[in-house]
Amino acid sequence: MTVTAPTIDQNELESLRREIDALDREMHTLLMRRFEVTGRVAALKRSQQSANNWRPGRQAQLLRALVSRHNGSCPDAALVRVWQEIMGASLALQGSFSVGIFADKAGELWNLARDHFGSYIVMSEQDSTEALVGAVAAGDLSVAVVPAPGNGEASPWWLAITEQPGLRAVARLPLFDTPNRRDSQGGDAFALARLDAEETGDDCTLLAVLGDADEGALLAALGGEGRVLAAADTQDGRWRLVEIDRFLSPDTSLSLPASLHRYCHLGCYAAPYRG
Ligand SMILES: C=C(O[C@@H]1C=C(C(=O)O)C=C[C@H]1O)C(=O)O
Repeated sequence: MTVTAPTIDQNELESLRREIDALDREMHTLLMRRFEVTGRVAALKRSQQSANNWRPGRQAQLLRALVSRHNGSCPDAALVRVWQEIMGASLALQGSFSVGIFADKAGELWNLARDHFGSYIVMSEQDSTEALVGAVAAGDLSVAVVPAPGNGEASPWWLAITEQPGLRAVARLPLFDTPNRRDSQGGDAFALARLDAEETGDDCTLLAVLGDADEGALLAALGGEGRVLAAADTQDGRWRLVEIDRFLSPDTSLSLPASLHRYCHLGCYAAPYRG
């Protein structure tokens, strides 16, 4: 028995394709207009001599707004990816912008950075987080993408940035997770830059805290929901890296119990999208 494929209405197909072509032209016209406007933003910023034009908080707000008004069958991940490309290219056109990425074995951080900044940004790899921190502090890189820390690292980047005033964690990647990540179990990263904290309405704060208090007492002293991401024993004692689930301005002064001797504010950033 021969099976014949159902016939489709060729005329209707042609007409739908013409509709798509017309929509593409409209979308393209809007895209060119958007770049014309970001070009004007760039011209304004040039007169301000800003060293780093990236606004990670504004980008996160823009993406959240898009996702929350989104409807229909285009997947959120595809929508976000398109806008990340657009915003990355706008940023690249605003002046020199370069991202240095820690070279992990699987290349996962490179993928995270490219998803976040788009394919037009200048990216390079280095196999030392120390070198990356030094390069951003010296202004040789705009951003360093470093791995989410683990315990017992020889020279953790989060302790290195306690010595670098002005250098902060400004984004956590991925901001929006994508379904086809190579390693969905790990591979989270932080973006470090010399930028001021921007409040977005749903933020996290990263603190390094010195002292022996147990984890529960430590989190309670910081007055909120949070988690210890890593610990490191140094000559000064035990440092813990804590992420708390709210925006804590770098100017806030926390009063900590005696078991905690010192803390450093390491940055605020948009909370990864929780869906
Ligand atoms: C255009 C700007 O600069 C960058 C590009 C953005 C965009 O294309 O929407 C948003 C934030 C910035 O990272 C801006 O400052 O608004």
